[in-house]
Amino acid sequence: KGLRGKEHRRAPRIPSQFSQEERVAMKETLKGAIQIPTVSFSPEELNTTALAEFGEYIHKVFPTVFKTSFIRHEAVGEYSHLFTVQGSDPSLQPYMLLAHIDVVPAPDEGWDVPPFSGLESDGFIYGRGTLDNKNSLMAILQALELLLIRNYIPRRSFFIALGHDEEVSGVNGAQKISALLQARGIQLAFIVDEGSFILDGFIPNLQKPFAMVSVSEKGAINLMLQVNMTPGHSSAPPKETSIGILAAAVSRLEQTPMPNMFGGGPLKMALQQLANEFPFPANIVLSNLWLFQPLVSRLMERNYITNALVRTTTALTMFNAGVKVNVIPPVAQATINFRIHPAQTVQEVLKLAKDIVADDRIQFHVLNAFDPLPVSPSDDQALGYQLLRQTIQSVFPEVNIVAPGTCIGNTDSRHYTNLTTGIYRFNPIYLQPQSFSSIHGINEKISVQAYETQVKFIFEFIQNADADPRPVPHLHEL
Ligand SMILES: CCCCCCCC/C=C\CCCCCCCC(=O)N[C@@H](CCCCN)C(=O)O
Ligand SMILES: [Zn+2]
Ligand SMILES: [Zn+2]
Repeated sequence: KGLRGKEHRRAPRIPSQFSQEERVAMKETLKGAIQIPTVSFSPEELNTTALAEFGEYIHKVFPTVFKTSFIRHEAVGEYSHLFTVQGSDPSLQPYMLLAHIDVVPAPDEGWDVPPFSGLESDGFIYGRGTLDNKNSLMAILQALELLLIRNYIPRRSFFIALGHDEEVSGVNGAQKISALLQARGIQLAFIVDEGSFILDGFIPNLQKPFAMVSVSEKGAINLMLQVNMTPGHSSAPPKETSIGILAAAVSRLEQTPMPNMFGGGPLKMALQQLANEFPFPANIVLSNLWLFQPLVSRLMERNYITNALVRTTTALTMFNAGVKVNVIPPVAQATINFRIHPAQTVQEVLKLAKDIVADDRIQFHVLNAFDPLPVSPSDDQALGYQLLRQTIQSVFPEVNIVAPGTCIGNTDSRHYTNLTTGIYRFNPIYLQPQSFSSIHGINEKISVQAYETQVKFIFEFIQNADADPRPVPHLHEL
């Protein structure tokens, strides 16, 4: 399937083998990146000292990338970085690799080692950003550095875009890079960003890990609800206060899940592809979704991660009211973070939320919102998807299934829909539910071996993107 069965005229292939010295250097280089606390606290509060230091750090540790004549480096939005790697064959459409520099905050509490120590223990490197997303960033530059040292000259041009504010919006990083490339008239064959993994143990009864390449991404709404009431003395309270009215409203939202949308979006296709990996009778059930769709959609709701794949989720994330113990507060505010299923829109979710709240005293303020991202192609002709599949098969031969999925979080790639219709979110790393919880949580870590494999993956991916897929004549045509 896909690129298989086609002839590839390649530049001489460089084997993805690294010396012991290179392997030690690459893990130490990752540790150094983790030690720079590039934390985004809010769109207005980034650690700009650390972001500047990070720029100097990548200059220092990847000297060949910065001094190669066919690579142009630009700082964008002050702390983001754009690399333009000029390929030798201008007839090939360029692609782009994305990663981000910033990380979410990590207070020391609960961590086995300090989160910005980059300490190695039992074969793992610990720290904020080891999975999200300095692993990708460093692996991309590391793989390119190693290819350049081996005198590799890419045929297909590509870009590397490293955003500095992904965790808080991407407005000054990814959005500016996107505008810059658009102004230069660039159209990309595809983009690869973070957002999914080789998933291991997320689906009950599915013993074997499978690679999920996210071809879409959920939309989002940050909705602030506000109630204004007359303030007064707490010794003679009114029947209802702003706090009581708002608490009841947000509780109704929490207790009334958005509709189950199983069947819309890429999930159904993925489950059909996975059907034969399940033992009896799940294999029969998943092969006959025309009959068992209601059952499967209910089963998916049982677990909080798979539930996020079948519906728009409603998370109550902020609640503020009151200034003094004996004052009835005039204002109460709550913020709800909705993640929109690919089969719904911002307007549909807002209408549903208003119907659930059903209280005219509550004001709705949409802080920001965007629709789910378009579904990128995953057919045989989809170059980005097929290159990922091909590279997954060579680097992880034990992984039988590569399936399209939806990213439940948001990524910088959503700012690049003007440049391509092929946006793929995939990290070449095994992820178990426990490691999933460590992303934005505690004890985020990556094994040294997993990081080396990620470098190997990019090293091979860049070379695979340079292959020249030309259809070979079928035997009966000879
Ligand atoms: C049938 C298959 C079962 C699938 C199970 C899914 C497992 C989930 C796997 C991976 C999801 C990881 C998502 C990582 C990307 C998240 C990046 C992120 O944190 N983005 C932020 C951006 C915030 C932007 C400011 N508004 C976010 O989404 O909050
Ligand atoms: Zn991330
Ligand atoms: Zn993140």
